[in-house]
Amino acid sequence: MSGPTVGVLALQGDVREHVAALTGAGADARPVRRPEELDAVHGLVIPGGESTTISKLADIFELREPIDKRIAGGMPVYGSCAGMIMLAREVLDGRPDQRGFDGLEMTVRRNAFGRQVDSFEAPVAVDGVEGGPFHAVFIRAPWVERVGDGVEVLGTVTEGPAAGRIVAVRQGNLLATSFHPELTGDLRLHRYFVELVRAAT
Ligand SMILES: NC(=O)CC[C@H](N)C(=O)O
Repeated sequence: MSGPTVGVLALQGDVREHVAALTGAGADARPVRRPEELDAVHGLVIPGGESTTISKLADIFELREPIDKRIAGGMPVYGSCAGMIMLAREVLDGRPDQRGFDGLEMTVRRNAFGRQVDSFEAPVAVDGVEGGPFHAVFIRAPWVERVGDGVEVLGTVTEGPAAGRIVAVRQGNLLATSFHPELTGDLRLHRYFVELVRAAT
Protein backbone atom coordinates (compact mmCIF):
# COMPACT_ATOMS: atom_id res chain seq x y z
CA MET A 1 0.00 0.00 0.00
CA SER A 2 1.42 3.38 -0.89
CA GLY A 3 1.76 5.92 1.89
CA PRO A 4 -0.32 9.04 2.37
CA THR A 5 0.75 12.27 0.71
CA VAL A 6 2.40 14.51 3.29
CA GLY A 7 3.61 18.03 2.58
CA VAL A 8 6.41 19.98 4.22
CA LEU A 9 5.79 23.72 4.42
CA ALA A 10 8.68 24.94 2.29
CA LEU A 11 8.89 28.66 3.03
CA GLN A 12 12.03 28.49 5.17
CA GLY A 13 13.81 26.01 7.44
CA ASP A 14 15.00 22.42 7.30
CA VAL A 15 12.55 21.28 4.64
CA ARG A 16 14.79 18.70 2.98
CA GLU A 17 15.45 16.84 6.22
CA HIS A 18 11.72 16.48 6.90
CA VAL A 19 11.01 15.35 3.34
CA ALA A 20 13.71 12.69 3.73
CA ALA A 21 12.42 11.55 7.14
CA LEU A 22 8.82 11.37 5.90
CA THR A 23 9.89 9.42 2.83
CA GLY A 24 11.81 7.03 5.10
CA ALA A 25 8.66 6.70 7.20
CA GLY A 26 6.65 5.56 4.18
CA ALA A 27 4.93 8.78 3.09
CA ASP A 28 4.73 10.29 -0.36
CA ALA A 29 6.46 13.49 0.83
CA ARG A 30 6.70 16.77 -1.05
CA PRO A 31 7.37 20.46 -0.42
CA VAL A 32 4.38 22.81 -0.19
CA ARG A 33 4.82 26.40 -1.21
CA ARG A 34 1.57 27.23 -2.99
CA PRO A 35 -2.11 26.86 -2.07
CA GLU A 36 -2.61 24.34 -4.92
CA GLU A 37 0.18 22.22 -3.49
CA LEU A 38 -1.50 22.32 -0.08
CA ASP A 39 -4.74 21.06 -1.64
CA ALA A 40 -2.93 17.92 -2.80
CA VAL A 41 -1.63 16.75 0.61
CA HIS A 42 -3.32 14.83 3.44
CA GLY A 43 -1.02 16.09 6.17
CA LEU A 44 1.55 18.83 6.68
CA VAL A 45 4.84 19.25 8.53
CA ILE A 46 6.02 22.69 9.60
CA PRO A 47 9.80 22.48 9.85
CA GLY A 48 12.35 23.99 12.17
CA GLY A 49 13.81 27.31 11.13
CA GLU A 50 12.80 30.80 12.12
CA SER A 51 9.18 31.29 13.12
CA THR A 52 9.19 35.05 12.49
CA THR A 53 10.27 34.43 8.87
CA ILE A 54 7.85 31.55 8.35
CA SER A 55 5.04 33.74 9.71
CA LYS A 56 5.88 36.56 7.31
CA LEU A 57 6.24 34.25 4.31
CA ALA A 58 2.96 32.46 5.11
CA ASP A 59 1.23 35.79 4.45
CA ILE A 60 3.28 36.65 1.37
CA PHE A 61 2.66 33.22 -0.18
CA GLU A 62 -1.04 33.45 0.77
CA LEU A 63 -0.94 30.21 2.70
CA ARG A 64 -2.17 31.39 6.10
CA GLU A 65 -5.88 31.19 5.47
CA PRO A 66 -5.74 27.93 3.49
CA ILE A 67 -3.67 26.29 6.23
CA ASP A 68 -6.02 27.52 8.98
CA LYS A 69 -8.93 26.13 6.99
CA ARG A 70 -7.29 22.73 6.56
CA ILE A 71 -6.47 22.62 10.30
CA ALA A 72 -10.10 23.41 11.10
CA GLY A 73 -11.07 20.60 8.72
CA GLY A 74 -8.98 18.11 10.68
CA MET A 75 -5.81 17.83 8.58
CA PRO A 76 -2.97 16.39 10.68
CA VAL A 77 -0.09 18.84 11.17
CA TYR A 78 3.24 18.25 12.89
CA GLY A 79 5.47 21.18 13.85
CA SER A 80 9.04 20.87 15.09
CA CYS A 81 10.74 23.78 16.88
CA ALA A 82 9.84 26.86 14.80
CA GLY A 83 6.96 24.69 13.56
CA MET A 84 5.82 24.20 17.16
CA ILE A 85 5.80 27.99 17.59
CA MET A 86 3.74 28.34 14.40
CA LEU A 87 1.21 25.84 15.81
CA ALA A 88 0.75 27.64 19.15
CA ARG A 89 -2.22 29.89 19.82
CA GLU A 90 -0.05 32.07 22.06
CA VAL A 91 3.67 32.89 21.82
CA LEU A 92 5.74 34.52 24.57
CA ASP A 93 8.92 36.39 23.62
CA GLY A 94 7.80 36.44 20.01
CA ARG A 95 8.14 39.39 17.68
CA PRO A 96 5.08 41.62 17.83
CA ASP A 97 4.23 40.99 14.19
CA GLN A 98 4.61 37.21 14.23
CA ARG A 99 1.47 35.14 14.16
CA GLY A 100 0.88 31.42 14.30
CA PHE A 101 -1.80 29.30 12.71
CA ASP A 102 -5.03 28.45 14.54
CA GLY A 103 -3.33 25.48 16.15
CA LEU A 104 -2.96 23.93 19.59
CA GLU A 105 -4.47 25.51 22.71
CA MET A 106 -1.12 26.22 24.28
CA THR A 107 1.35 28.95 25.12
CA VAL A 108 4.95 28.48 24.03
CA ARG A 109 7.97 30.51 25.00
CA ARG A 110 10.28 31.24 22.11
CA ASN A 111 14.05 30.72 22.57
CA ALA A 112 13.07 29.54 26.04
CA PHE A 113 16.10 27.55 27.11
CA GLY A 114 18.24 30.66 27.33
CA ARG A 115 21.86 31.27 26.60
CA GLN A 116 23.55 28.57 28.60
CA VAL A 117 21.58 25.82 26.95
CA ASP A 118 20.90 27.59 23.66
CA SER A 119 21.51 24.30 21.94
CA PHE A 120 21.66 21.02 23.79
CA GLU A 121 20.76 17.37 23.60
CA ALA A 122 18.79 15.32 26.10
CA PRO A 123 16.84 12.07 26.24
CA VAL A 124 13.08 12.60 25.89
CA ALA A 125 10.54 9.81 26.10
CA VAL A 126 7.42 10.42 24.02
CA ASP A 127 4.14 8.80 25.11
CA GLY A 128 2.77 6.56 22.40
CA VAL A 129 6.15 6.06 20.73
CA GLU A 130 7.85 2.82 21.71
CA GLY A 131 11.51 1.95 21.71
CA GLY A 132 12.90 4.17 24.44
CA PRO A 133 13.60 7.89 24.71
CA PHE A 134 14.54 10.04 21.74
CA HIS A 135 17.97 11.53 21.57
CA ALA A 136 16.41 14.98 21.37
CA VAL A 137 18.29 17.86 19.75
CA PHE A 138 17.24 21.37 20.79
CA ILE A 139 18.40 24.40 18.79
CA ARG A 140 17.24 27.73 20.21
CA ALA A 141 14.11 25.82 20.96
CA PRO A 142 10.81 26.84 22.49
CA TRP A 143 9.20 25.06 25.41
CA VAL A 144 5.52 24.78 26.20
CA GLU A 145 4.64 27.04 29.08
CA ARG A 146 0.93 26.25 29.40
CA VAL A 147 -1.43 23.73 27.86
CA GLY A 148 -5.18 24.16 27.58
CA ASP A 149 -7.90 21.53 27.93
CA GLY A 150 -7.55 18.82 25.37
CA VAL A 151 -3.80 19.18 24.90
CA GLU A 152 -1.96 16.03 25.84
CA VAL A 153 1.59 16.33 27.15
CA LEU A 154 3.58 13.60 25.39
CA GLY A 155 7.08 14.39 26.56
CA THR A 156 9.13 16.42 29.02
CA VAL A 157 12.85 16.96 29.58
CA THR A 158 13.92 14.59 32.35
CA GLU A 159 17.37 15.82 33.28
CA GLY A 160 19.59 18.89 33.44
CA PRO A 161 18.65 22.53 34.01
CA ALA A 162 15.51 22.26 31.89
CA ALA A 163 14.13 19.16 33.65
CA GLY A 164 10.33 19.12 33.75
CA ARG A 165 9.84 21.37 30.72
CA ILE A 166 7.17 20.25 28.26
CA VAL A 167 8.65 19.57 24.82
CA ALA A 168 6.17 17.28 23.04
CA VAL A 169 2.39 17.73 22.82
CA ARG A 170 -0.63 16.60 20.88
CA GLN A 171 -4.17 17.90 20.48
CA GLY A 172 -6.26 15.76 18.18
CA ASN A 173 -4.47 15.69 14.85
CA LEU A 174 -1.99 18.41 15.81
CA LEU A 175 1.42 17.30 17.02
CA ALA A 176 4.39 19.45 18.07
CA THR A 177 7.90 18.93 19.44
CA SER A 178 10.52 21.44 20.59
CA PHE A 179 13.23 19.14 19.27
CA HIS A 180 14.26 17.99 15.79
CA PRO A 181 13.85 14.24 15.17
CA GLU A 182 14.49 14.94 11.47
CA LEU A 183 18.16 15.63 12.30
CA THR A 184 19.03 12.39 14.06
CA GLY A 185 17.94 9.66 11.65
CA ASP A 186 15.36 8.41 14.16
CA LEU A 187 12.21 7.95 12.11
CA ARG A 188 9.85 6.96 14.93
CA LEU A 189 8.16 10.33 15.31
CA HIS A 190 7.68 10.72 11.56
CA ARG A 191 6.23 7.20 11.46
CA TYR A 192 3.88 8.12 14.30
CA PHE A 193 2.80 11.20 12.33
CA VAL A 194 2.41 9.31 9.04
CA GLU A 195 0.15 6.83 10.89
CA LEU A 196 -1.91 9.75 12.15
CA VAL A 197 -2.26 11.04 8.58
CA ARG A 198 -3.17 7.58 7.32
CA ALA A 199 -5.84 7.23 10.00
CA ALA A 200 -7.30 10.64 9.12
CA THR A 201 -7.42 10.03 5.38
N1 LIG B 1 15.52 25.41 15.51
C1 LIG B 1 14.49 26.22 15.43
O1 LIG B 1 13.51 25.97 14.73
C2 LIG B 1 14.62 27.50 16.18
C3 LIG B 1 13.34 28.27 16.35
C4 LIG B 1 13.60 29.76 16.39
N2 LIG B 1 14.34 30.14 17.57
C5 LIG B 1 12.29 30.52 16.31
O2 LIG B 1 11.99 31.31 17.12
O3 LIG B 1 11.54 30.31 15.38
